[in-house]
Amino acid sequence: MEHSDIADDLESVLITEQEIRDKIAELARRIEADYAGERLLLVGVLRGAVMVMADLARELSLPIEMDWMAVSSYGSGTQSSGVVRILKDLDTDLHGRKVLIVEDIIDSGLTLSWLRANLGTRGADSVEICALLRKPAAAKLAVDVRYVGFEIPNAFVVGYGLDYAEKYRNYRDIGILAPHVYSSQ
Ligand SMILES: O=P(O)(O)OC[C@H]1O[C@H](OP(=O)(O)OP(=O)(O)O)[C@H](O)[C@@H]1O
Ligand SMILES: Nc1nc2[nH]cnc2c(=O)[nH]1
Ligand SMILES: [Mg+2]
Repeated sequence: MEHSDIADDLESVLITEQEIRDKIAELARRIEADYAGERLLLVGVLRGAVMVMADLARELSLPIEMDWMAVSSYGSGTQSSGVVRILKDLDTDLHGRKVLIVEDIIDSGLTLSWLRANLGTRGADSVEICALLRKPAAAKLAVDVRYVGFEIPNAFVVGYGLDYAEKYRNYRDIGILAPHVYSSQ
């Protein structure tokens, strides 16, 4: 698929590739300052966080390790089902580790509050969260998110890892999906 085809399915671009790059660099400087001298474990949440994880990891000048979890709370729709399932667990023992969960987006906050609680029982030294995007509903939650890239409005966004029915993850900007895409499904 050509990029122009993806762009036809967007109502508008919300965050450009360049803005994402600048924000990841800004987050990386904060993380480097906070974890200087530490052996950080980045935990990426498949599949949405793949792009953030790849770019953040390469931007960090710290010695990091990477592991992955796959959890699912959405299926192929745009509404949270309210049920979080582990589809793939970590391979790393968390005892004594400084863990940073890396996410693309916090919407209801359900995925991350569940994940933070789950990882919190595994003996880690600390479990913090870095999310590129956060929607208003989650900003009100008690989940303490140390690193947030952008506060965004309550719209369904795609691109830079974020999908709609598995499409648009490879779009370089982050955009709001056009209504005709939903109605044609
Ligand atoms: O704050 P919440 O309301 O829980 O929503 C956020 C989660 O939803 C999306 O993942 P999804 O479960 O759709 O799977 P994916 O990462 O494979 O796209 C997104 O990547 C976050 O992980
Ligand atoms: N692609 C995508 N996935 C989500 N999961 C929760 N919110 C969103 C969103 O706005 N876009
Ligand atoms: Mg996800």
